[in-house]
Amino acid sequence: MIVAANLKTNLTRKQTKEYIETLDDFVKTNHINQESFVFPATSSLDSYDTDVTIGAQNAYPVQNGAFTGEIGVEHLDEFGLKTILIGHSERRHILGETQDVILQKFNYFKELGYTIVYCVGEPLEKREAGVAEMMDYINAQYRGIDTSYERLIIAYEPVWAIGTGLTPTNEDIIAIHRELKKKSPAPLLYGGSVKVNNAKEIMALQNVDGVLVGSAALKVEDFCQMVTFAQELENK
Ligand SMILES: O=C(CO)COP(=O)(O)O
Repeated sequence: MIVAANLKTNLTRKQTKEYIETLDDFVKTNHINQESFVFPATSSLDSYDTDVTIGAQNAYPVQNGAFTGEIGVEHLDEFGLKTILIGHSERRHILGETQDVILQKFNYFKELGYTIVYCVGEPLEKREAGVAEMMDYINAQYRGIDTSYERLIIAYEPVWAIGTGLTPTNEDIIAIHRELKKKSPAPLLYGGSVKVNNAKEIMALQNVDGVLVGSAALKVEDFCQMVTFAQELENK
């Protein structure tokens, strides 16, 4: 089971350091052997001494160069980072990343052997348009992606469930995960309004290999609780 925290544009470097130390301590003390990931804001990246996997929320597919506001591989290498989030809906929809840009990033970081957490998911109007249209939309987000890449993790995050407190029904999560599992053998996470009170139930669903958590991960105690759920399910 994989439990991942996307901290988005939250937590300063100081707060992130405390967060990771607390989580690391928790994982060690409780002998957690499930994988946990933390994706801090770019300016909160650092060389953290931890068993938790730290990843970048974004980077430009270059070593370095003239790309104002971006960071490259050189900046990730400085902290020994080898994990990256690609295709998150906020980057697709707010920052305007097209599938071509996303694919360029995917191929670049794949070539470098990064663990890639690749996000897909439909906006509300596509879900409401029916299964066929919704699947066409999601299929387009797989365009060009090497779905057999060994360090690939996929996260299904319906856009309308992110930060809204809404989630698909368990039946809907099972149905879409079943479809997405046909497209790739990679671990498949669910993301979108995962909270302490629904995380265990969601992680227990068929073909759900873990969760990618935004707002509810900001409190480290809550995230630790979700890590505990993952361990409990694995021990069952
Ligand atoms: O976007 C997400 C994780 O990447 C989910 O965000 P929320 O958990 O805040 O809905």
